[in-house]
Amino acid sequence: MTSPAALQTIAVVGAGTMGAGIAQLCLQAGYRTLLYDVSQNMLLRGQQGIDAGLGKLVEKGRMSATDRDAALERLAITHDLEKVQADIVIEAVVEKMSVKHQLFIDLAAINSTATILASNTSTFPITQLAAPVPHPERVVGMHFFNPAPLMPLVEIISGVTTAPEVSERVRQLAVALGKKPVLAADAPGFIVNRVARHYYVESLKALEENVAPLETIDELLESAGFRMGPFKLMDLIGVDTNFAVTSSLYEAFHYDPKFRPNRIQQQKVDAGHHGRKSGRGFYQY
Ligand SMILES: NC(=O)c1ccc[n+]([C@@H]2O[C@H](COP(=O)([O-])OP(=O)(O)OC[C@H]3O[C@@H](n4cnc5c(N)ncnc54)[C@H](O)[C@@H]3O)[C@@H](O)[C@H]2O)c1
Repeated sequence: MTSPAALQTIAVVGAGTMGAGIAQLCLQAGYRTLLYDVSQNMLLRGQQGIDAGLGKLVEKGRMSATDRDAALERLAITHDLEKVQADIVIEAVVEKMSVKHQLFIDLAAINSTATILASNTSTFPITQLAAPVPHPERVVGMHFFNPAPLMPLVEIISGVTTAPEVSERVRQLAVALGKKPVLAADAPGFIVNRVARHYYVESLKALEENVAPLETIDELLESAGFRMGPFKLMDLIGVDTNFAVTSSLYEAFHYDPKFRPNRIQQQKVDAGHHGRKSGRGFYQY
């Protein structure tokens, strides 16, 4: 392994809600960043999102136009997985274990054994994720929060096989990105998603039982001090992603009913009402 200072190139795999935000953050911090997605459309949307995100910083006077242009010059996008070679790959694709496994196996074949493979998974134990990957000691959890350029916390998760120097390098990278890293145990959902799950699950149950309309539930929780009500937050996260996370935790906790996914949310996913990213979720955008 090279020293942390030698971490120079970052590849972000998955250009959706999280991948585009993470790539923006890396660019802002001065890293050469390669963004990859299987979908050409998502790749272009991701690039536009980064452009818009940096543009907002310029508008607000938080970044100069020159620095924005330099950041955009450090960005490369690709639709060709063979080109995804970097010192660290941060994976932010759909929350499906089989997809993440295949991707890491493919990335391991393309990259050197020193390349760190970090996952932004919300729920999957890193030990399970690393198991079929050649050189599993370089697989680590690096869990950002949405929106990635703004939220300060990053959970760093070591699996049983993760080398301590790998998690340390990732912790140092999080600091270099201006984040507050927190080391979390390799348990399903780590810390935040495990605890926060009930914010969504219980609110959906209240909606299902006609306790109150969703707008009222949101308003009440916001007036109680939460920055966003649960339904607005699910729309921001992605209703599909939030549903996948709940389903994964339900399974991981051996079908404990307190994590049971809700039919109302399932229907939203089936209808393609995935939240802000699709123009409609619990609210219309
Ligand atoms: N949305 C959130 O608030 C949030 C927060 C923290 C972590 N996460 C986690 O981040 C990951 C991504 O979530 P998201 O909300 O950005 O999802 P998203 O649906 O917005 O984007 C997922 C992207 O992955 C791409 N993709 C799918 N399969 C791929 C493959 N094999 N190779 C390359 N790209 C592929 C899709 O085309 C899509 O662009 C998930 O693991 C999720 O649990 C999400």
